[in-house]
Amino acid sequence: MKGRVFVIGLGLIGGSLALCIKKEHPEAEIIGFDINREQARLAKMLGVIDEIAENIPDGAQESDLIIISAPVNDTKSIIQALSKLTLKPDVLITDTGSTKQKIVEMATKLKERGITFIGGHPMAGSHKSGVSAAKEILFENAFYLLTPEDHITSEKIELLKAWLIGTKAKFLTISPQEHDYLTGVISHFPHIIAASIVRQTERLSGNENIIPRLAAGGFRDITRIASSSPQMWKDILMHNRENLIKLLNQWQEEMNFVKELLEEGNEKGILEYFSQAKQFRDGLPTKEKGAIPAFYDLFVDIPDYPGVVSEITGYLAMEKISITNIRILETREDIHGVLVISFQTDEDRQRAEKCILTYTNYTTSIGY
Ligand SMILES: NC(=O)C1=CN([C@@H]2O[C@H](COP(=O)(O)OP(=O)(O)OC[C@H]3O[C@@H](n4cnc5c(N)ncnc54)[C@H](O)[C@@H]3O)[C@@H](O)[C@H]2O)C=CC1
Ligand SMILES: O=C(O)C(=O)Cc1ccc(O)cc1
Repeated sequence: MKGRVFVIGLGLIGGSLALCIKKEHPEAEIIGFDINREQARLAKMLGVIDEIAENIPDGAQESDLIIISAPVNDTKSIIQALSKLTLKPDVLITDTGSTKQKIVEMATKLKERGITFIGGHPMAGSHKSGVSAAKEILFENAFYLLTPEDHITSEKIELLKAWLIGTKAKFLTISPQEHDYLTGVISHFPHIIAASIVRQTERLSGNENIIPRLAAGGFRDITRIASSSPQMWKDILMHNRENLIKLLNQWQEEMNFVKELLEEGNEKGILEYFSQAKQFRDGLPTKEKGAIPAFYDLFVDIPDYPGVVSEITGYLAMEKISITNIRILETREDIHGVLVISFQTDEDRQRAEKCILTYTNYTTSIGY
């Protein structure tokens, strides 16, 4: 497709979308704006955008597609600013914010001017921020939620999907209300819990300074999302307060239930509690990408001698398989250790397993 695309907010998500659009529509011209001029300069330098706009009016005026990819509170102000400009009459405006109700409400200002706004939320990302973390395959296989209001025609929705087809995401249309409830349950609420576990552990580390060292492995994994941008998550929580307050009340009941089981010494109840959780979790889809991205881990039993890690990464590099993370599990004082290599996709993990089995005698397994 040809046309002028204007991306406002050149961070992880805006940058990744710009890359997807450029790949699929090489003739499109991609203009970018970021209040942080360094980010904009970096985006241009990395080839994520073709040109930098001086300000929002300059970038927006002649654009066919405008993507707002700023924190949700800024997104509201940007919509307000756009509603005061003279734009192309058939311009399509969308956003990528993690919440939708307040943003879509603000977009009535665009509707009043006859401008099409379709709320969007690509449900994939990372705890990293900034354009340097942007990548074209970020949204592959992920859900991409769209929240068009009733007056938006299906032609406009299809046009937006056509622009975004390079994401290789699965589009799903829901209402802004449903959106905020669902993402509250599976994304926003888990963020609060992850942060709370980290805070409690930090507090307790004051008396026991061995705690941070012991927390290096599994603890780090289950609390990874607590390393996300505090600014971004502050805004998300403020936008989804009502749903989150209800979820926190339910969680407190859940914790009271566990506390009672412990107070009663109810072995059967505790077993049942974990069994039920295991059954539900084991049944979750493994091939789909959820809101909190999974990492595809491969476990490799390695002998404990110098150079073994570079040997393995060397084979993977030879086969052009990219890895997202690598670490050694601290095991017993054994002659063997376990190397955990994380990949972006299940396909990469399968290729890596084949590669390691071809070049080495090490045993591999896939974690759950
Ligand atoms: N990080 C993630 O994993 C995901 C984030 N989102 C949502 O996408 C949006 C963008 O998030 P990220 O790209 O992760 O954040 P980011 O922090 O990587 O990038 C946001 C960019 O917006 C810029 N910005 C802030 N206010 C601005 C304004 N008024 N005008 C122009 N630029 C402005 C910032 O300088 C920054 O470069 C947020 O609304 C977030 O909730 C959606 C899905 C996943
Ligand atoms: O880093 C993580 O694990 C995330 O939780 C990514 C994420 C962040 C915000 C979203 O709205 C959707 C996905």
